Amino acid sequence: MGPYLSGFGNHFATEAVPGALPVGQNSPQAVPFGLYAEQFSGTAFTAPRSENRRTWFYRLRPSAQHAAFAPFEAHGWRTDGPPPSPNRLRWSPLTTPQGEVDFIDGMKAYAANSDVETQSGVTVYLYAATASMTRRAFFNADGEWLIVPQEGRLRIITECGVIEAAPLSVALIPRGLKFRIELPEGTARGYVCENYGAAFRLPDLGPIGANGLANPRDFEAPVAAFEDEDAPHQLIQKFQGQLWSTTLDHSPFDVVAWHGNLCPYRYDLRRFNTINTVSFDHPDPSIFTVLTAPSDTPGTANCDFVIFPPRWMVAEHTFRPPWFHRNIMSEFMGLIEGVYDAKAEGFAPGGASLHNCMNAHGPDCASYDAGVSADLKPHRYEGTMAFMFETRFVLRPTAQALALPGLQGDYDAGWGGFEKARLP
Ligand SMILES: O=C(O)Cc1cc(O)ccc1O
Ligand SMILES: [Fe+2]
Repeated sequence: MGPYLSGFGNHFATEAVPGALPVGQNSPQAVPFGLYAEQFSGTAFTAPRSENRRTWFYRLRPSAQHAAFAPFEAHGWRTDGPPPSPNRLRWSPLTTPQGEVDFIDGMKAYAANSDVETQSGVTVYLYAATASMTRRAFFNADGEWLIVPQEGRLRIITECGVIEAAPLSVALIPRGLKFRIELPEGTARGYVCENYGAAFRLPDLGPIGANGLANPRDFEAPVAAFEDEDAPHQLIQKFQGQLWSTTLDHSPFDVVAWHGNLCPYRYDLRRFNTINTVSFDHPDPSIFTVLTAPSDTPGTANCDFVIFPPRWMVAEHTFRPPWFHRNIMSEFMGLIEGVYDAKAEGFAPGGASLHNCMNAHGPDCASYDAGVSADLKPHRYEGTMAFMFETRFVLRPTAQALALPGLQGDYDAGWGGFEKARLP
């Protein structure tokens, strides 16, 4: 697939038909070819320029041309559950569903701290799907999506064009943008972080300097591409926690040209410029932040997306795996491939774990023993990609996630066998 437009947050201009994009103004009296101009805004009109995100679409029909939406039931999207649990939880991977299950039907909400009304918090889903969405489109009025594929490539048809994201890449879909997900490999599995707060962006780099971590040019936006299809299409939206559906008599992917800085991206996690210690101890995992969605409190994210990529371990006289910790931030982790260095067993690719605010966790006994007895020569930690959605708000596991057969009943036992320290 390609080509793509390069650079996070750039102001792009792209047209699928030469001459479709108005020149020098957004809303000419007559748009070329009779296309309809539509502004799509992701921030308040008056947001500071550095925050402001909006795109102008030029499309075959105005989006406004639709009938009323009616409630649409999808059990997997439900976020209700018992009072939040402080317990450490871990799940084995989802199994491939039976029959034809598309991305919408294959979503399962695992944990939420959502307050969609006040535009803060996140919901974390896992998905397992066996079918492409056909004549079905979706948009999320509640938040943006960060999609983390774990198995199976995704072909994401959006109003801005098409992006493909395979495992070890992620896709970022703005709040409100219409999209459809196809599965070129027939099945797919992965994770979604639905962010209700300010949009994900690259973190500040402070003393790291002008380069490093995820570099802006490695984010790829689609070029304009459209469908001219006059056939019924279901359009589903998520609005204030509920799904709603209507039927259009045409494909909603009818944007012939667009310009602006509000668009989807893909990012290849292998391009992450991993930075870590070359002396002793390891920095806090914030050094591995790919994207951050800030809250109103500086430095305290609504959600950080953090990865644990392949890297050289060189720290001297240091316990190299993640240390024990009790943090104010709550942590939802997933594993794309390989083994995570704090968990010798039980944390499988496609699995998930939840460590909530102030609850103790860290290396399991086997990883601890390996860490203290390791020969500290430089060692390349290979073939691994874990990640964390780290959020300032406690994540409530959903009733449906707590009922999954993959919930591991013995997770606490991984920390059960530590010997007491011996004083002289
Ligand atoms: O819990 C985890 O495994 C993630 C993590 C890793 C680390 O090295 C330090 C803190 C932290 O939360
Ligand atoms: Fe942690």
